[in-house]
Amino acid sequence: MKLRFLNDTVKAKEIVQNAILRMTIDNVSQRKDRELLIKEHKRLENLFDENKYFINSINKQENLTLNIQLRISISNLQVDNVPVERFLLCRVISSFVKINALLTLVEDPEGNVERLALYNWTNVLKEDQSNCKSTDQLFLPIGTLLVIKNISYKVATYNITMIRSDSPDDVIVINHNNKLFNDIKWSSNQLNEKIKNVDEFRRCGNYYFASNNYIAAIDEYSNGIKLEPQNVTLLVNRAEAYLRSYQFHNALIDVEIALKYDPNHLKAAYRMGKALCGLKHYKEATNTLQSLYQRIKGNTSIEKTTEQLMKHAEMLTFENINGQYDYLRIIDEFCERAKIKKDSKGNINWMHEAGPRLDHADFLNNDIEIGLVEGKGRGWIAKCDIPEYTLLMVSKALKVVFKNESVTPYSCVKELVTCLTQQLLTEPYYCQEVYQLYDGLNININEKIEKINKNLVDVNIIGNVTKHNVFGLNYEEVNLDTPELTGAGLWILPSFFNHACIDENVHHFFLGDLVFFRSNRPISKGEELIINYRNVSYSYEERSRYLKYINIDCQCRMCKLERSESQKVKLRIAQLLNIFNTSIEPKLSKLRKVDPSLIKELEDIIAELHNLRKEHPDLGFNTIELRRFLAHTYHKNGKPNKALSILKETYDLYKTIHLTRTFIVIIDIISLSWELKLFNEAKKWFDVILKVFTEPIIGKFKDNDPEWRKKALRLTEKILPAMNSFAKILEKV
Ligand SMILES: C[S@@+](CC[C@H](N)C(=O)[O-])C[C@H]1O[C@@H](n2cnc3c(N)ncnc32)[C@H](O)[C@@H]1O
Repeated sequence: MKLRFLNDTVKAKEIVQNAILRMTIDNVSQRKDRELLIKEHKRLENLFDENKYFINSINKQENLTLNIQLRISISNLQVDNVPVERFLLCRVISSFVKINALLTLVEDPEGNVERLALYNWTNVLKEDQSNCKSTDQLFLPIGTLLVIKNISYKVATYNITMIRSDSPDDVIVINHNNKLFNDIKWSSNQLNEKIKNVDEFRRCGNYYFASNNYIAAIDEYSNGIKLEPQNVTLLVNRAEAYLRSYQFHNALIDVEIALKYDPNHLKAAYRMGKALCGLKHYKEATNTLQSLYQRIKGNTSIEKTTEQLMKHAEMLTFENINGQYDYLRIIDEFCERAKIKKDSKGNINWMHEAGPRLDHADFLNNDIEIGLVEGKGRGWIAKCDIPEYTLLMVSKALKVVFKNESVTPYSCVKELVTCLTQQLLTEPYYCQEVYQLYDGLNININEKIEKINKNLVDVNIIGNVTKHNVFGLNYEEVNLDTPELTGAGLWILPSFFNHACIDENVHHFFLGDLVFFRSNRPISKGEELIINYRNVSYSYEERSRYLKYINIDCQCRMCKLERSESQKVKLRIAQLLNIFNTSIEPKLSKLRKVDPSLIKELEDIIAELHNLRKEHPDLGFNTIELRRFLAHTYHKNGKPNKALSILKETYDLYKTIHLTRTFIVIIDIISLSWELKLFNEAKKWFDVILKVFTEPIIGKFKDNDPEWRKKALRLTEKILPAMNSFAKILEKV
């Protein structure tokens, strides 16, 4: 099955395979731990593709001749290098699992162990082929000797290496009575598998934990816990390894069990607090940590860290209940965490392990609720009148992928689907949250509930949920010009905002993996809350191509108008804009003195464009640029006051559209007022733009707040320092 993300087509099975492999150990350079790999591989068996497959062909060359000198060992394989004429002799050591490829583990005579992926071996079994060998029969059983030619050694996903063969012709099954390899000694034959006890599992777990290999650590602790389910130390250790891998629910389960056996276990209570914070159960986290803090007061070794975590949980609870955030601090945290470094190979990595993912709470304003909206499914609705710039919602992403974290820079969405699949595989707890979102699949809700009950991870649903609900990351407000910060993410409650190209009443902005939503004008009771998925700075064609792809036939004022315009009108608009772009604009930008005849030309074009949409004067914002240039032309021809009044008129006409282009008009007004020494005017308009930039972030200033400018400038200092330099100049006049 294939999933399509605009220009990218992705195989669902490849996603599942990558997600599953990421739950296994990454160890490109280390010699792999045979026992651990086998254990991991066993886990894959639960995720075996349920289809029946038949094997195309098995290559058994009875009279095989090979130059034994050309045999290569697993330890000599190099990633992305196909050793010419060499072959690998190996032995199957686990059963095959079919996901995307056929996956198994093999060992070489030296005892090295590696994953093997065989591609193009299978076809889905059709009824009339029931006689063929199928993968659910014992297929290439453990102990089968294989010779593999044209071996490619690949990093399948992240740091997971595997031997890969794309052609069944390159794999030869060696008959056991073939004498060719009689002299080869298999070192694993001498291996005497030692059975570990609980303490050894704990020590191995601690070893892996200390080397940040949390998956391996979890595996070791789990084996110990299987032997001794009441071992509190193992449970609490595993909980920490889960916390480090962001598996908060699994961590919570472990500490709950641990506390049942040992209610006074301090570390278990501390980790419970951490897990509850991660699960967004802020109040419970605070209660847990406050009571722990009371118990350990005076115990200097842990008092400080407990106090810190308790204060953090208290802050999260406060944010969550009151919707009050310290924006300046959060922006600082964001800037700090968004710093990058390059490794020795020039790869870009975050300075902080988690990148710009911020530890702040979600918030939901009680005055909004999800309801049904005609023709759009579910949507957010105002339960009462809501003033302008009210904080409606703050949400931390279930998952975000930044550009430098995806395998190829342009496949953030594919990477997001893989990460989500991995997350749901490790924490099925989140299935319900994800499966409730719109997926465009018309899957019967009962079917979905059944999948959720069985914790069945369905990549088709995940892929389609992502397609319809993904937010592209941009940081327009926080002016950090870092391309690494673009990306894609999935947020749960924000996914219920529907779209309109124009007249959106909700503004949103991102800080790391947090997204903030505020009303951008007063909203009446019962009104739907709307955001832009694509705004009108995109052409109608561009917008509708994307909207159609996610099942939206947009009925906003702009789309309706653009659809209703005749071909003749459309052509004329395009023609006029083209005349401006090709023959007027170049003259205006280059010359210091502008030919006055251009005034007439521009005025005629603006008048005609205006006339073509005269029933909708406020939707003619394709003239903003032309009006700015008209003002510029008047100015260059000695009529600055006329220029100023054109700019102000333009701003008034389009200020509700919230386009960057309208902000630029304000900047034009300020600089022209300044030039004309109309300093009070410049100051007045500076205040307008100061509010335009800051109120969508920190909320509306009270009309009589004497401190408002100071507060606004404190914010612009962080996000747009140029504003503050200009404010200083203005202060002096
Ligand atoms: C992110 S979801 C929004 C919530 C969704 N309505 C639901 O019921 O879960 C996006 C989907 O909502 C629907 N939608 C959003 N805006 C719409 C609009 N303006 N007109 C029609 N459908 C819309 C489309 O089906 C779209 O794929």
